[in-house]
Amino acid sequence: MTALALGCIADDFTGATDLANNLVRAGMRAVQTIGVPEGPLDAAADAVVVALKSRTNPPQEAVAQSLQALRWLREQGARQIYFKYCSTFDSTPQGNIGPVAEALMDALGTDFTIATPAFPDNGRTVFKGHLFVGDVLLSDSGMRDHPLTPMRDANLVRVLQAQCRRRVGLVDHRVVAQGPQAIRARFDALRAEGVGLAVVDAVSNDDLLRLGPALADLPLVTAGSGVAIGLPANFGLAPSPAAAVLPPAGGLRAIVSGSCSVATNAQVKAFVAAGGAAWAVDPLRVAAGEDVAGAALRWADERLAAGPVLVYATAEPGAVRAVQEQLGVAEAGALVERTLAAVARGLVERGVRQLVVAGGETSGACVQALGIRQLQIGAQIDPGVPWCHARVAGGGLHLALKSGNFGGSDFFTRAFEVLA
Ligand SMILES: Nc1ncnc2c1ncn2[C@@H]1O[C@H](COP(=O)(O)OP(=O)(O)OP(=O)(O)O)[C@@H](O)[C@H]1O
Ligand SMILES: O=C(O)[C@@H](O)C(=O)CO
Repeated sequence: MTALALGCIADDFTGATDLANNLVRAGMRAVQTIGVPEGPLDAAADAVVVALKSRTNPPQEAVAQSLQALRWLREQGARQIYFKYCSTFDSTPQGNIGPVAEALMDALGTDFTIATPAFPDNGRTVFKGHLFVGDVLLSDSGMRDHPLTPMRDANLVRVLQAQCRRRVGLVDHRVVAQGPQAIRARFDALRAEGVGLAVVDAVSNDDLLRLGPALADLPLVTAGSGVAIGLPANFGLAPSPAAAVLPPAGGLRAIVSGSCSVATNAQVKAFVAAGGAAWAVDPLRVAAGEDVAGAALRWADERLAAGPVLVYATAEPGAVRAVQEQLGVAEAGALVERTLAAVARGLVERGVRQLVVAGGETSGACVQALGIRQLQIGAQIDPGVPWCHARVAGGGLHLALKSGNFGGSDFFTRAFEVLA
């Protein structure tokens, strides 16, 4: 393997793919690993993204996992480290973004880093330290009522400060607009004031491209996936279709969806409205002991040859609440994830070689059930979602792991057109 430019640690699976996608688009060959590999990587790459499942873990656990990933990335010769979290910052005052960032700073012996979840391509912007989701402040967005990480304050300086020992400061939009030199000067000024982490404003990709060169000398960058678009140039890499080349696609096509986000509900509806073959998983039948995965697979057997089939548990909030009230939130989630993972495995055994999975937790369950350890990242379908390629029993598998909130309403049909 050639020398690794960027070593990345992502706090969830779909977020890791999102980051790798932006790196590939900016010219880096990127590989995503599922967890920390045991040995060296067996593929050529400029960037590796180690996908953890640490987003909602207590700080001590997230720190331990992240440090283990850091050790492995340094053994691979990574020249810069990137800690990726969610573009909606999913991290309450008890969250682990601050503790993980500071533990990585300590391990890398650095006294300064940045923090910005900005991802303008998906409507996440940071202005005066405040995070916007589309047109509204984070605290007025759906994230206000997120079941695990309710975000009630959009002021990221305040949110991050509540998690950090070091002082948190701000590089505001007027400085970013002046370009890399001004940004570097502001870094120096903040450092001199004793600031260890700086939230950086960015409302456009141009802002992120101005920020990129100013980050060249930082051992550690902490951010959403957006900041990645400005980094490959620091390593002499330019956008090139060659970075996104995957083996040719073939085989049967399917979609497994466990996300209940607004975006995924719209995608399921659009697929069904366009005449797509779709099977709804009823969690209560699973809870009653029925072999729902087996029934879904028998249904799919009749239809797979004709085109992509969709097996989904995706439901509107009222229906999800009703199931959760009967089964409990965690039990309902785990039971649906197990069912969809069994369906994904069965579909691949039946010859599916192009598979879309919707939802972060659902993707984690499916990837684990398929025994996938490593993904090569290919072309983008929609912002934040690329096609990937993995080795599975019986050959290669093209896989798209879609974050709940990402993708246009025609995602489930267009994904396969992009691959063709
Ligand atoms: N009908 C349903 N009733 C109850 N729980 C469900 C139902 N359908 C899916 N779930 C559960 O809801 C959770 C959805 O989480 P998941 O991370 O997969 O999607 P998401 O939150 O939309 O995606 P992301 O994390 O990428 O934003 C999973 O645990 C899934 O098993
Ligand atoms: O940054 C994002 O919004 C996504 O990559 C993500 O992390 C979803 O879980």
